[in-house]
Amino acid sequence: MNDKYLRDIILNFIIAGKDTSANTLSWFFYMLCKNPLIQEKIAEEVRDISSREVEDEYVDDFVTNITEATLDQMHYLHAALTETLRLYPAVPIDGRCAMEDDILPDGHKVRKGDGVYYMAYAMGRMSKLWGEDAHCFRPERWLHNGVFRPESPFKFVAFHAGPRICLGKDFAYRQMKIVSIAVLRHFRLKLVDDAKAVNYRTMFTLQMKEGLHLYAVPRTIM
Ligand code: HEM
Repeated sequence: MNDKYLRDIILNFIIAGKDTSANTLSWFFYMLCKNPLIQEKIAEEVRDISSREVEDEYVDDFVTNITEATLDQMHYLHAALTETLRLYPAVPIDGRCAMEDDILPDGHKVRKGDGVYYMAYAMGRMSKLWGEDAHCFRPERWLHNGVFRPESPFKFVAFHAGPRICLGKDFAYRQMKIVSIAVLRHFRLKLVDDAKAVNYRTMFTLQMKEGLHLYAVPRTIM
């Protein structure tokens, strides 16, 4: 390993890991504002689990004391983040170029040089895949007896699938869970203008057009 190799790895992690996780958190907080009961359910899970282990008054101490075991117990939060990625996949379209003539599993022929794309955004909203309520934000669809149950990565494609599946998937969940726990333990989120439509910007990653404008109200004064 030399400095250039190390630089490229670090750059790769920053490019692959920054906007993806940040955008997902924006969509996640947006979904929580649109679904206040779900927001409260997550806040309750955060309170239940964290109060057993960490009772720190200060956000910094609170975050420092979040353990791996705490994160592993947050099944509802994990489900809600996954549900966000189903509806708002950070990489909405992805694809590959065929290196040689090939036949896809469903019989489609591709020729060397052909581009093959899949739309994670559309797939996450297909009733054929997710049922009639595909358009609803429902974290419960990922839970069985309160425990998170993953779907095949070929159905839930937000992290891609196969040998080139996202390398940072577990890291991303950990990072997003820590931020969510810290925010929801201390604040209740509310949109500045509930009637204002939020849309996406067509980019390589699924950015929120004009950003997310919300109030973070301290839970102690509610
Ligand atoms: C919500 C967060 C994330 C999502 C939705 C996501 C999604 C994806 C997707 C769809 C790919 C496949 C891209 C392609 O090959 O065409 C990918 C690859 C990759 N991701 Fe992520 N990612 C996330 C966070 C992260 C983080 C935090 C890191 C690193 C710290 C990371 C590192 C990587 C790397 C290194 C690859 C390339 C893997 C390979 O080609 O073998 N990702 N990610």
